[in-house]
Amino acid sequence: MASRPVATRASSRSRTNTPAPTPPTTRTTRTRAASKAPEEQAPAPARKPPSSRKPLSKRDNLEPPPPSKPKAKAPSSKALKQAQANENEREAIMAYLRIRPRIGEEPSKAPYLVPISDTSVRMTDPNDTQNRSQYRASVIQPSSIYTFSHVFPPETQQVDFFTKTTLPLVKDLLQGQNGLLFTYGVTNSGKTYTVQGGSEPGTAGILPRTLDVIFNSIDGLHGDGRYRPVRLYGVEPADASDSAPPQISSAPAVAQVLQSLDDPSEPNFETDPTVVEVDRNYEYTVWLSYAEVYNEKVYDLLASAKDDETRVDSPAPRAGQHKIPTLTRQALTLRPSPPADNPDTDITGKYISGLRQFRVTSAAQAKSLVKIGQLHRRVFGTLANQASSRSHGMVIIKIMRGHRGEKDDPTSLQISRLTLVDLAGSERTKHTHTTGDRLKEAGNINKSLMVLGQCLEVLRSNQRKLAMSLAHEGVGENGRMDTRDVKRTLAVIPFRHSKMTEALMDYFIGDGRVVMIVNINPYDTGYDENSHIMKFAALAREVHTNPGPAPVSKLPPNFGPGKAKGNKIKEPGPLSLRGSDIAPKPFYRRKVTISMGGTEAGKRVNEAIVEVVEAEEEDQLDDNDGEEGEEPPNPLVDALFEEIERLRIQLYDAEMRCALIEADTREEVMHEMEERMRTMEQMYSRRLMSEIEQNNLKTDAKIDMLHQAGLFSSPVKRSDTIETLSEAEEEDVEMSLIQEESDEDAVMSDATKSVSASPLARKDKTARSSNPFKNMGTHPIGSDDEELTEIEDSEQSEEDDDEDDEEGTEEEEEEGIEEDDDDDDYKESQNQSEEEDDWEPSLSTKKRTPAKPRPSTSKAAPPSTTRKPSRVSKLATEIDTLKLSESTSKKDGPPPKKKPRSSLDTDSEDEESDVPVAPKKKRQVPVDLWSSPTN
Ligand SMILES: Nc1ncnc2c1ncn2[C@@H]1O[C@H](COP(=O)(O)OP(=O)(O)OP(=O)(O)O)[C@@H](O)[C@H]1O
Repeated sequence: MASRPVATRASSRSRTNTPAPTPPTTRTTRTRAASKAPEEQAPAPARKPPSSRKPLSKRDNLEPPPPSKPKAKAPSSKALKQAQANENEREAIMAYLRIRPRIGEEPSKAPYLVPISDTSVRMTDPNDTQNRSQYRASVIQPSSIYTFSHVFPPETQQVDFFTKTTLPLVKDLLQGQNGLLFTYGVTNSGKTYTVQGGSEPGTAGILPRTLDVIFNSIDGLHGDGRYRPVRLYGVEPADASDSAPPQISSAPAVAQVLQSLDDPSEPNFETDPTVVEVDRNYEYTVWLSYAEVYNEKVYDLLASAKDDETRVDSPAPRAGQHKIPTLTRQALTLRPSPPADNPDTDITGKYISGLRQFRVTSAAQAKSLVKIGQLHRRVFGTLANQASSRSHGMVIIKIMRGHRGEKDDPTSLQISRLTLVDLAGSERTKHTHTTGDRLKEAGNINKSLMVLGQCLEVLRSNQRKLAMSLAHEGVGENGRMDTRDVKRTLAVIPFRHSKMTEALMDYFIGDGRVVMIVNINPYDTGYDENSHIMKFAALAREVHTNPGPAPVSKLPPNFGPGKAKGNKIKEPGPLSLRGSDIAPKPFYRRKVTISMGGTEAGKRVNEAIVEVVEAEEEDQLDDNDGEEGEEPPNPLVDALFEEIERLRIQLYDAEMRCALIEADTREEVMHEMEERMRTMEQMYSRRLMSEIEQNNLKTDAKIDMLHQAGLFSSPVKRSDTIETLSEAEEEDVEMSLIQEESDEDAVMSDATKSVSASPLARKDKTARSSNPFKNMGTHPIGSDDEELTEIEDSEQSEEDDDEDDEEGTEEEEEEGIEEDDDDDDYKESQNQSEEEDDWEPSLSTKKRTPAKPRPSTSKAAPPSTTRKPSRVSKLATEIDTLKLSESTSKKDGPPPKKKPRSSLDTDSEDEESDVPVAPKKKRQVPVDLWSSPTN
């Protein structure tokens, strides 16, 4: 086993303790006064002056620092130094992060949290797809970095984790200081594994290791157990019941199930050999308690289970049915620690009244008790098998030490406490669809965790206020700032709002170190929950506690066995349950299925059903309870508290509902957006396909026309029209046609949605490519779509002129034919247009010019560069001529039905309408692919 001793046993005879090394302080605030809530604590935060008799423990530097004198006009720098000195005594809560490894059959997706250094991690939202981040960017950061005191990666061994996080607390405990360690995380993140450990060798958790180290270290230094610790700081004479182990349920059904846990093959008591240095001038006794907070009630897990089959209110079994065993337990009360127990301070925490504590003399004995406590958690259904813990488990280890030289002096006894808390997993009601009792449990778990967060929040804010007031002491209105004024304005710390925080409050406002362990399963779906936990940890790191020594007990003068101040002390023996003959307290009844075994192959699953009856806590103790200093109950205050409680629960419910609704709404919006995006995508792809199809149809039609014109299929006709066309030239023609088609496709896919171009009418195409919007109206999106578009007559006429111009130029160039009359008309109109002041060339004209310089009317255009296109144009012209003659000859006959209108038609029409008109005169025409625009 990989464990290493931290220190060897010291045999020092020195009477002074070596204080534990103080970890570095990251933040500073005022001492204990800072954590004192106005409501929860008395106004004066400083310790009271020490009693006349100096206890032995004063040698351990227990003497509190002398109270600082009030200064009338302290210089701010001095005050600041003083404040800093006080602040240095305080220590920020340590927050450690432990990342759980991926286990077995869990999906092997990438973790959403990765360590980026020893102290920081990056968390990235696994659901944050590209789209989602666009919608959520302003709401939730897709990636965040969180900082901790230390980050433990998944491969961390239990022993290393214990050494770094818990061992300092164990050292403190043995040196007379209090400590609290709690694990926090969502369900299944590894909290119980961290505290209790696994079943494999070397996987013992921090609790069994703590017990090992304690007993290793005090070996040979055990006290005689004459006294026992009570409440938080009190001492009483012990009795025999302190060592009698609790009984687990004797109900046969339950016993049968539970016996499967007593598997001798299990490495139950694997031991950690670590030893820490302790003051060997002292004798030590170790006391152990185990409580749980379930459904906002505190129960003792080490109380002997009471099988209460005789309850009159138990339902009688039906014929043929076994009687379901009934187990009864009673909730315990939290009470303020009486000031008499610790007169040196006004800071009073609360203790669990009636919680049993057992004196343990060995680690094995202590572990057995812990095991019984675990069994009871199962029996009472709060630690369901294969599921999550439904309760907060608290193991309280008390060390009572007394100096050897003053063995018989109970006033020399010092009690220090270490509480290890395995918090229930923060529940995801939305994900787990919890209902009924489970929902109530989840609500209570979340409530106590929420209250813990609120307490830390208020503590932080109070501490900041006090630190500010100390830093600025002496610069108030009257020349001085009284911190007492500031204290009056401090917010109430809401410890009372949850049993869990109430039970732990003295660690936050009193003395002791606090360590928080955040467990996280980075493969879990609970990203949002985990980010809340990360923020919680960041908050905890800004709260400070005072790691001072625990107080020495102050016993009343007439202290004696079983007596305190003449009153009988309540025996903390086994929990006395009220029988059915006594007026029953309100109670809750529920059925619990205990299930054991079956996790490994071949292991039989044992199950038993028990009925659990949970009685309300007792309202008040007997008169002889010995509770000194507690205020008599005030009905009005109680009623107010009840009202506050009721309102708080309502608020909590409302917040829960809001959170659920918000989450649902977010999800709905997300889905709707996704759906819309998908629909748009489909619509666009449909349009694109339809355009491509139309283009193909048009191209086919054009090729058909060429065939019909005899350019490809009829060599005779071709020879008639173009006698000298060689094969290579024919290929050229085809290539240029294909080229033009592909150009046209490109134009089409470029959202110009223009389809009414003839591949032969190059000029038309050029005009279109120059001004793609001009032909938008001819887009054939469905034959039904007839759109209105604006056509500039000037452009139209200019195009017509262009055509004539080009044709004329080409013909002139190739065949030496003179320019026709149209060109003259064009020139005239061109000249006329240029003379007009307000004339502006149309976009198409402007753009076309650089693409293909117009030959204007020049007869000296360069022939070589336009040779091939000129041939094509020539062919087009010939086809035009042919078509015109054909249409003239068939003028009286019915028009061809199927043949689509081509640019040839357009050209011929353009030729007819080729009359220059005034530019900028616009008109709206219905544009249809198959109809020509009306003039
Ligand atoms: N560091 C680890 N290495 C190996 N296995 C682990 C580790 N941490 C947790 N596991 C395993 O993960 C599972 C869940 O752990 P565990 O029961 O401790 O979660 P939990 O946070 O206590 O859950 P809940 O709050 O529901 O009780 C257990 O099977 C445990 O053995």
